Amino acid sequence: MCGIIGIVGKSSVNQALYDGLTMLQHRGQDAAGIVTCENNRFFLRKSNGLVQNVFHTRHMLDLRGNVGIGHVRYPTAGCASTAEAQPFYVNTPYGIALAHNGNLTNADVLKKELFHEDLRHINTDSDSEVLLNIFAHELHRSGRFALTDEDIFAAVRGVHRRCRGGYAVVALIMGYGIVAFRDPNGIRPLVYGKAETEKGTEYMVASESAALSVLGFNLIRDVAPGEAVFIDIEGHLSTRQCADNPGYSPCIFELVYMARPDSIMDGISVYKARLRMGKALAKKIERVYPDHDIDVVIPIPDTSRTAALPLSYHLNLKYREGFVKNRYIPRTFIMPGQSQRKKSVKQKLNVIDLEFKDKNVLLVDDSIVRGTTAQQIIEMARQAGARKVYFASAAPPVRYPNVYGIDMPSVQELLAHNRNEEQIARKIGADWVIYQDLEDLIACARKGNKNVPRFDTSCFDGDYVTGDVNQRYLENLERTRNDSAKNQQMNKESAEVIDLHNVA
Ligand SMILES: O=P(O)(O)OC[C@H]1O[C@H](OP(=O)(O)OP(=O)(O)O)[C@H](O)[C@@H]1O
Ligand SMILES: NC(=O)CC[C@H](N)C(=O)O
Ligand SMILES: [Mg+2]
Repeated sequence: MCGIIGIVGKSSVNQALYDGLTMLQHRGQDAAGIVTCENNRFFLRKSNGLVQNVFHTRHMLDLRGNVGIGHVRYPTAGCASTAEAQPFYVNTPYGIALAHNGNLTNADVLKKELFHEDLRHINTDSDSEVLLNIFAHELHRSGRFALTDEDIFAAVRGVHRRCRGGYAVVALIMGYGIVAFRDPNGIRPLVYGKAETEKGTEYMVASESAALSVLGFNLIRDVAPGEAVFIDIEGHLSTRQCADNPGYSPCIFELVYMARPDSIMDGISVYKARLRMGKALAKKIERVYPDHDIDVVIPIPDTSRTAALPLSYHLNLKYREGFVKNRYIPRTFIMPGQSQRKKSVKQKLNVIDLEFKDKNVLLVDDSIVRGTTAQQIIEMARQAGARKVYFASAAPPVRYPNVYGIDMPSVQELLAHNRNEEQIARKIGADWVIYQDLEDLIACARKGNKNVPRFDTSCFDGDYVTGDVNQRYLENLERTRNDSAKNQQMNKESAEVIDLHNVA
């Protein structure tokens, strides 16, 4: 998952983009980048690392202008080289910089098409560079020196016709403004808002509404699936539906884990959805284990805390913070390699022994994906003297790869693949394990907005909303993006950035 942001302001936007990216840091920790423009020049700074490490004062001073876009990256395609950090840039037509959250499922085909038919060279393995060049090519079709809003919307229409998968995009077109759009199924999130200043109205687009509110922007609404929003450099906004048959199936994993609880996504409060997940899971525990002997409910920080509290309340059990999180260690699941993920769980979470000693504890997490966290946490709970350790997941078992922007490409790495609950419990060392039912999870999400007809639940049920994901695609993904393939790639990748001048 990545985070994207774009601002058309009335004064310098560098600091606001930086602050907005820190609000989206939980969506991508591997790389960060900002592009601004002023006087027909782009200014770019991007590199690997957290936002606070990528941008120093000298970079900030160089990021000049009232218009800009930004990105935090968590790779789902290509490699982790700085060459694939975003935004990406092409010089023709007009000069375009683009940032993308999501994953294209037909990137390989498009890359060939771009080379053979559109005569465009793609220099990395990133699907986002492909997306940028598709957009650029479609924009080029207008063949006009002076672009109109309609030309921009026509280019987005062209992107929808050619691209498959999940994508929320923000692009800066030199001399014109910012266009932001969302894939025709609305898999990846995107919102926009405005702020009134003494100098006039400023607009902002971002992956999550929390970034807007912190910067003083008021949320206007979500960008609709297939829709594009264009804000010209003067600050005029126009919107257009650019997909022929838009659907509406936002990714349910955003509500489970990815998004901040203080964000509103597709009209759904992430926080309230998680509270409902906790209550629904408590009801399932009552049904399945009416005579349980749980003494205390303990969340696994951070994300599960919102669900664990109503869960304990509903079961009339004590809620205790048995793990203390080191706030300086970032999220584990979105780290690049298994050894790093494994090491980080121990560094990140430490036990308060007295909450475990001689107790039957129910540990609650928002989800179990590879089982890295569960396995180690259960071991720690036992070492701290727990008598029995039960484990509850506020999401159903993750049994299928995600292909739309969350990096879980290898089915073999998923704990629940080919295992039932008993086998999972044995594998992670729990006395029993319980998962949320998928229909309950969907009900928890839908309660927030009845107008969302369907959610992308592919990692739980293998039903891919874009309809183009077949066994061959998944096998190829497994081969190219399992952990050891990624490790090999990391060892040989070069850090060269071949695009416009990057502020060093
Ligand atoms: O089964 P796994 O492969 O370990 O993945 C699932 C775990 O990873 C995430 O936590 P993470 O540490 O990334 O973030 P958090 O602090 O927001 O909970 C998630 O909340 C689970 O705890
Ligand atoms: N997680 C994401 O949204 C990743 C965006 C893009 N596919 C990349 O790998 O850079
Ligand atoms: Mg967690």
